[in-house]
Amino acid sequence: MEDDTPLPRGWEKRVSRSTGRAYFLNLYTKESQWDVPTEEASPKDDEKIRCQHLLVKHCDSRRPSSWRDEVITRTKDEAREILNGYIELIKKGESTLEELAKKYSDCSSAKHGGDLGFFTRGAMQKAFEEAAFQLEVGQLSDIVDTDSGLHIIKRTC
Ligand SMILES: Cn1nc(-c2ccccc2)cc1C(=O)N[C@H](Cc1nc2ccccc2[nH]1)C(=O)O
Repeated sequence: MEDDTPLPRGWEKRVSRSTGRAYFLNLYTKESQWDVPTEEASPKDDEKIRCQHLLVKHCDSRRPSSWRDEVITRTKDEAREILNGYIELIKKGESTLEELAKKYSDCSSAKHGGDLGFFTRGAMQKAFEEAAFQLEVGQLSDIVDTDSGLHIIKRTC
C-alpha cells in the first residue's frame, strides 16, 4: 500500500513507539492490527454510547404531552426556533445542554439533565440512533427529528 492511499473508513494509521512500525487502529472497536486494512471498520453491534438530549415536542409529536405541558400545541417550526435558541446559548457558552434540558426538555429524562444512560444500536428511534452514533464524545448534534419531536443531542461517553 502506497503511503498516500486512503484507508477504508473507520481506520487510522498509527506508529508503534516501541518498534517504529506502522499499525492500524479500528476507531470503533479500538482494536489494532499490523496488516493494512482493506475493508471499512464496522462498529460492533454491542457498541455502547452515552448521550444527553433536549427534546422539544410539538403538536405533531407521537405523544404531544410532557411533565412540562399536559397538552403541547406549539408547531414544529416553533419547536425548531426554540431549539435554535438553545443551541445558540450552548455555543456561546452561556448555558449547557444539561442545564437547559433540566428546565425545558419535554422528555422524562429532563430530571437527569437529559442523560439517557448508555445504549446500543437498536435502542432508540432510528433517526436519533444514527445521529447519536455519528457524534464524537463531547460533540453536539444538529437538530434531530423523530416521532417524539425535535432533539439536540450531546454524546458524553
Ligand atoms: C428513551 N427514553 N429514555 C428516557 C429516560 C432515560 C433516563 C432517565 C429517565 C428517562 C425517557 C425516554 C423517552 O422515550 N421519553 C419520551 C420522549 C423521548 N423520545 C425519545 C426518542 C429518542 C431518544 C430519547 C427520547 N425521549 C417521553 O418522555 O415522552
